[in-house]
Amino acid sequence: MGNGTSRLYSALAKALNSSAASQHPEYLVSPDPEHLEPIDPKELLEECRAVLHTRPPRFQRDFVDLRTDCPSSHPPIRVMQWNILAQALGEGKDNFVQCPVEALKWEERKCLILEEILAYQPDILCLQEVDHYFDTFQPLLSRLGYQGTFFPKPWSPCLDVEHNNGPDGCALFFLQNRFKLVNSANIRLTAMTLKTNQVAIAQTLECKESSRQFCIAVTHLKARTGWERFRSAQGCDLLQNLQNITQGAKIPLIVCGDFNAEPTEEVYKHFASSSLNLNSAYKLLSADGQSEPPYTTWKIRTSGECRHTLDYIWYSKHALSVRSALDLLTEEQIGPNRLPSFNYPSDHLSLVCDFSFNEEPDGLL
Ligand SMILES: NC(=O)C1=CN([C@@H]2O[C@H](COP(=O)(O)OP(=O)(O)OC[C@H]3O[C@@H](n4cnc5c(N)ncnc54)[C@H](OP(=O)(O)O)[C@@H]3O)[C@@H](O)[C@H]2O)C=CC1
Ligand SMILES: [Mg+2]
Repeated sequence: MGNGTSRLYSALAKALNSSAASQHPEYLVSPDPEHLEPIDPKELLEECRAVLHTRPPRFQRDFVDLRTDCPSSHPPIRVMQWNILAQALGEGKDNFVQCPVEALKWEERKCLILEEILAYQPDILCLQEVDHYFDTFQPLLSRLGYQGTFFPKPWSPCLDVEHNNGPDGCALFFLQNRFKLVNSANIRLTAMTLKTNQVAIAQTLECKESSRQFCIAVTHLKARTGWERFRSAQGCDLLQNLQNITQGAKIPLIVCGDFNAEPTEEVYKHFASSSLNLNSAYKLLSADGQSEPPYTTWKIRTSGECRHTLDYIWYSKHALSVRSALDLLTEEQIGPNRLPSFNYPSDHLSLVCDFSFNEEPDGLL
């Protein structure tokens, strides 16, 4: 066969395969919670790609090596922070005026989200705006070896949307072959002693290779302008809770979140100057190591274009090192209609970092 003919043949075979796979997906259609056999991540990725075969290709993002001189004998801990965009909010509340409604179809958007997770294979996954925990992420990710926890918002705005899939909330997943769960706390955040609609999950995990323990937390603070003092109070409450959890046990901390706050806001300053000695991992991507990225979310609403840095991965700067971080998408990749889009499922970018423990951390926390 000539080159042209063989290319045509292979394209046809691929198309037939993809449509066969998309018509008969094994894992993606109504994952059965009773069905607990492990899934090969490659097979799930193939299924996702088959469903997505009419979409443009995935954006290429590279890890930036940030290694310090202290090498670690243990494999790094890869952490992903991601506000995945609640399906009900994306379709019913967010008003992403430049995003075609077809780009938001759940059956395809869910595959873009899974593809992103499978592409980077985090050891720990910290998610916000999860409104498909029980029917999608818990059953699929548990078959990929993750143990998950979900804490819904008490009054999720998703519930106002017709045909919603339940409340949205924070979810935390970790790989069971790497960590043992020591302790788990679902925290309803307060602001000046008042209970609020925002939540966090904090878990103490023990690393199976090194027996080192650390605390991992995920949160999603109150959105919108005018709520800066409220967010600040929620941040203080979260810090207080984390102080109680970590200082008692003297263990390092990683906090992932959509803080809904730019670095100029008070809540950011509380975290940066806290006695927990935290640094924000994505600052390390800047030339001087002191500046946050120019954006972690970029969308167009009826009110105009919103480009903000709101998402962070905080870590105990003396006890942990960031070995690498996943670069953000460029403005060209994001495109003129911004996010979400046919290429990318959320208005927030995922942040992914590889951490390792520093030697002799006890005196350094
Ligand atoms: N029934 C009741 O008694 C109560 C009901 N509620 C419900 O909860 C809602 C508020 O909940 P709360 O947790 O405070 O919500 P938030 O103000 O924190 O926002 C909720 C979501 O809206 C998104 N969002 C942010 N800015 C905008 C925007 N300009 N337009 C559209 N969406 C936006 C946020 O996404 P992101 O973080 O990505 O920016 C966030 O996920 C109320 O509207 C009500 O529906 C709340 C309390 C009591
Ligand atoms: Mg949102």
